[in-house]
Amino acid sequence: MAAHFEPATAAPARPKKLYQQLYVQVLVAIALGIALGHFWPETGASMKPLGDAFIKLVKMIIAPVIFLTVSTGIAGMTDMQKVGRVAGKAMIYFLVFSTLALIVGLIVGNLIQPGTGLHISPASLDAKAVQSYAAKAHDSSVVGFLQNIIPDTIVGAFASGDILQVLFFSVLFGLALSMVGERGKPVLDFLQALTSPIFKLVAILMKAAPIGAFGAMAFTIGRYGIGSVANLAMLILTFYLTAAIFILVVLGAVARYNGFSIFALIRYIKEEILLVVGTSSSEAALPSLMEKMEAAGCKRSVVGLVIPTGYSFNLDGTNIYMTLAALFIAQAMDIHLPLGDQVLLLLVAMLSSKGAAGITGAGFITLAATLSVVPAVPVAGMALILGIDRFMSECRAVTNFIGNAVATIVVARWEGELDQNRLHAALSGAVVTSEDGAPLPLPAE
Ligand SMILES: O=C(O)C[C@H](O)C(=O)O
Repeated sequence: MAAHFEPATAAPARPKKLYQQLYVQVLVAIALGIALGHFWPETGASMKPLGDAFIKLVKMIIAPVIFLTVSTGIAGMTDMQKVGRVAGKAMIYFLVFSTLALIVGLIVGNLIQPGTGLHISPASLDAKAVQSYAAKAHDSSVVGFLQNIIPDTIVGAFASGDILQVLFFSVLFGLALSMVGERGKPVLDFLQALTSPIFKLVAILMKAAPIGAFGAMAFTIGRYGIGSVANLAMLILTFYLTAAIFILVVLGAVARYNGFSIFALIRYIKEEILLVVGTSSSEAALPSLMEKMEAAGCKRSVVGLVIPTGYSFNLDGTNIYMTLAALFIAQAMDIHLPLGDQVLLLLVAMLSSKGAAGITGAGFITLAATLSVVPAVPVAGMALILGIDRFMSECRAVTNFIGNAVATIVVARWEGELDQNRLHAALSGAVVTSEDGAPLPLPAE
């Protein structure tokens, strides 16, 4: 499958009508889901299986996509030290920006004080409601997290679909494949050939995205109601605004510095962003993001290393949320948090956020993990924000998602593995296609 790309001036092949565009379909599906959930809450809530089924479809394909992308990407590299360099640079980027996100949450929480004046007494909180989250949180120690990256068995990694476990095996396999040289060529050819149908499958599955987004949205509104938003509007508003500013100003500046526009990037991945909004899960668009980043000129080896690790280590939305929500709980319960406690919160969150995931509600569990180590803010206070978590989850997921798209381009450029022409062609809407006209990534270089 020889890929080619058409210059920005070329007329797009087979232009789609508006209603045929996936992002329009997802947008309409989200609007219908909100309407159904609002006017017929019970019927809306019963749509949950549609959202769940779509997420399962995507999860089904995540492990093969990561394995094929990473193993063929690494096996095709001639400079093996590059693997370590890409991983190292990605980790530096993740550390800087996820810490920045935590600090932004702290600053905004102190400036706006969204919880001040609520005067919630601990006795009025239903501590039991958050017990199960706190229990899950206790399981996630740092050592346990690191050890869990090594799968018990290869099959187990694929069976559980654990992103880091699959990534771990894929990196090792890719390295081994490149070390055996010519003898490994038939395997490499086979894996490269397998990439086409797997990405084709991703494209087919994405056609069901409107159904998934509709079901998940109808459930969210039907179960939690738009009314539940009103009580905690200040926190929701503050979080959404902060996340928007983080994306447009902080990530926007990073993008600009690296020669592309954040708006153009957002336009390029708009279908995926809407899907993430609809399903409240950044993982729902992970395979598609990998495909699009490669089509936008980031080398496969970089895409394969940065995106899966970013889904565990670079969760900007989750990080902003954690410090902001912790401050909100303290303020609402009239607990004064001196600077020392806030610094402790930051340090603990820096570690605990690394175990978060791209599935809905993951940020809430991570917050429980953080607060269970920071004595000043009671975990029971999370009962206050449990009811609106689904709405926070959407914003966490979108911010995480865009953060990882930016990270991939930046690390690729940093490592000299970015085709700038291709990036600009893709971001300006020119078609990057395979010969059959389908939008597909370039084959492994
Ligand atoms: O999907 C994500 O990236 C985050 C998740 O939705 C969450 O609720 O924390």
